[in-house]
Amino acid sequence: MKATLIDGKKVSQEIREELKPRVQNLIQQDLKPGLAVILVGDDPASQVYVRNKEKACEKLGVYSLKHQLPSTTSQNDLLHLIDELNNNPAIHGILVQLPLPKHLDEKKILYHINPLKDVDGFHPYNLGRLMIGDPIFLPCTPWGVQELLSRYQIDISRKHVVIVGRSNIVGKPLSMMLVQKAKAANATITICHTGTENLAQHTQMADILIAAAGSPKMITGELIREGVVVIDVGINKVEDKLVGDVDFDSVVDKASFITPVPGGVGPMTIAMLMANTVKSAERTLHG
Ligand SMILES: Nc1nc(=O)c2c([nH]1)NC[C@@H]1CN(c3ccc(C(=O)N[C@@H](CCC(=O)O)C(=O)O)cc3)C=[N+]21
Repeated sequence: MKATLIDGKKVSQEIREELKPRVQNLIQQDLKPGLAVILVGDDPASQVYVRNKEKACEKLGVYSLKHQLPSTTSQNDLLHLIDELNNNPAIHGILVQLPLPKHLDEKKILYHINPLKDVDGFHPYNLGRLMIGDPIFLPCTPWGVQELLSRYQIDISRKHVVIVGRSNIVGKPLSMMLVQKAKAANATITICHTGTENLAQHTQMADILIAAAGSPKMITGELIREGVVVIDVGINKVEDKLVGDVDFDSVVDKASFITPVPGGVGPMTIAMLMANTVKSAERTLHG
């Protein structure tokens, strides 16, 4: 078997096209969706991501406000900026780019964002709503993974999804999304992590394998079963090259579907961020 490539770049473009009439409709009602991005410090990778987010906003007609702060910014200054954005009616989404410099308390800062402007979906309020099956904002990367699967008409219901990685931004929320009794969900879930004994025994049981461990090329051909759908959430810089958590070359001939890195899940994250920002603006109309 030679896997079908899942084209995240193409799907992300489709999603952004679908958002355009919704943005136009809002603008006609004098409501331009607005996204504020806060970047603390000058990490070059973060600069690139933030630039891509700004470009996506521009193409869609979404207002984007960038706050580039020095790496020495104090916790209080950052909390005050978030207060200001929480109260700014032109801003519907607030994103604090992670990781933050280590003198800042990441939890305290993320918890300070108004949950109704939390387009990253990282606030405990939104994660709680997600867990009970009544979400407002879904975290962008897990939502992007779910969208990729449904747009390639890959059945999730009743399938065994094995997720490698238990992060708060991908593994854990994605497991909660796919286990719900809902469309593009209803799966049986296994979460593997650094404490898992005999990883291969679990991954070989997967109908859908999602690699979100942050460990370059760790998913090799021996870890998978013939015909599995492989979704690679990993973005690792190795010798100046972008590689996923999947060893693409040893997996591609066994899998039925596979996402490349780059051009897979990454672009979807930005598309879903745009979707959340538009949704947030729409919500201010309906109350
Ligand atoms: N508060 C917060 N929210 C985030 O959503 C967030 C964050 N912090 N910190 C960093 C990570 C990373 N992230 C990516 C988004 C898009 C691509 C993406 O579009 N990648 C392209 C390639 C881009 C390139 O060439 O470097 C691709 O995979 O094809 C990658 C990574 C969002 N993050």
